[in-house]
Amino acid sequence: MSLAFDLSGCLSARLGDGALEESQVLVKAQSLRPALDRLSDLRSAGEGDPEFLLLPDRRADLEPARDLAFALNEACDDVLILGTGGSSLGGQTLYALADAPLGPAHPRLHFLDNVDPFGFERLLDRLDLEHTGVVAVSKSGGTAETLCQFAVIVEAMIEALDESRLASRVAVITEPKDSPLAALAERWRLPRLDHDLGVGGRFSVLSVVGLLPALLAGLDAAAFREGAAAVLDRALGPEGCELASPAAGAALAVLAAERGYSQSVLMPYVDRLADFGLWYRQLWAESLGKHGKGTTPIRALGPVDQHSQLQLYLQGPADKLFTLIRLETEGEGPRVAPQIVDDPRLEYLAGRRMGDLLDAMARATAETLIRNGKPTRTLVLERLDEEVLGGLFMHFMLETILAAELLGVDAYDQPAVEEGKVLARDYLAVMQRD
Ligand SMILES: O=P(O)(O)OC[C@H]1O[C@H](O)[C@H](O)[C@@H](O)[C@@H]1O
Repeated sequence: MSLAFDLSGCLSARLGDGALEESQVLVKAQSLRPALDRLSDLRSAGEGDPEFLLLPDRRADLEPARDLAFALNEACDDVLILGTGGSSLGGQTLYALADAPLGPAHPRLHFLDNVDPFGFERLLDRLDLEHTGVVAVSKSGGTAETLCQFAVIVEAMIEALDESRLASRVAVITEPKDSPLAALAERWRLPRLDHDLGVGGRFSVLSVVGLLPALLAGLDAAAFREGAAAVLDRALGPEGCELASPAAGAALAVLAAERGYSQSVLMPYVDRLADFGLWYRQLWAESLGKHGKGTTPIRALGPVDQHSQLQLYLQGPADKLFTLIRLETEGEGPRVAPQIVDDPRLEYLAGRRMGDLLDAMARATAETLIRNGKPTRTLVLERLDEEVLGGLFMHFMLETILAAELLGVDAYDQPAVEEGKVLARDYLAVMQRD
């Protein structure tokens, strides 16, 4: 399995003089060879940081996750996944692959990654808590939103079930260290899966953080890792600096940023990749947005956003680098019956499949962007399954850490997010309590 990114739409061969030369991207990508070799040594050694690179070759950690998923599947029609940011976005993206609603074999998953009382209470009112499970996910074990959700749900579950049965419905994923969430789990002896200490939240999708929801949804957890391993093999191997590689993708993003392309638009023409765009947005923003550096990731979806954003993309500021992802959908999907569209103005739709229109739209938008001088790379997927999505995750995580290497920033911390949390606690401290 390899991901054939086509960068030609970002280079002078298609965009004309003044645009990036292929050789510039390749030379920059080649400058990452020492970093790739370092990562390859780490993987062979099977230990060290970044630990997320070791996940594709792991399997043992999936067994306790399988056991937990099995227990919750047996008892629950609905499972709430509490958590935010990196503790939620990966799971949401994986779940998009599941043929939801999944029927009796698998519970419906609800990802609660925000604290709006309106939506939260409305969902709670609809749930049968007797047949509802909860998984609270927090690497730090101290995120206010997740703890607030957890406290409210636990109280409701105790009322509905009885305290002694809490452990049969509620579990946590958090780091194996002392934290408020770990202490709560200890208090009710709740099942607990360890969040890998060396894996950052936004890099945790291939850990139990992402794969427990996948297992709950009946997806093949190992296949995600196999796809990621295949991408890793190629990215760290002799082809690691070729034009379709993560190293070249990182080089392109950094060279483009130096030329004023400060926004990075990811636009899948695949509804099941809509949440992937949100996952990418956190990954790219939080990993690179430091010391005044980094580019702004924008999540778009095609073709729907052609009807809201394309005007800006084509005739607004020339500051965007585009990545369009599509599946081969020609000849697929429901057919437009000619007798329904017998109006001569609709002749172009007669006998067409919905997938034909989607395919034409995706290709036309990419071509239009390139013809208008907008650097656009494309990726065509033959299929979208666990393996391919696993590969996509790994490609973009590698591209991100290699871009951080080129920019000279630390891809793994996010110090700036703490200030607002402290201020929020100050505001809470002076608020009236019930
Ligand atoms: O997993 P947690 O520790 O609860 O953190 C959840 C999220 O919140 C933090 O504020 C960071 O911005 C994210 O990188 C992180 O993924």
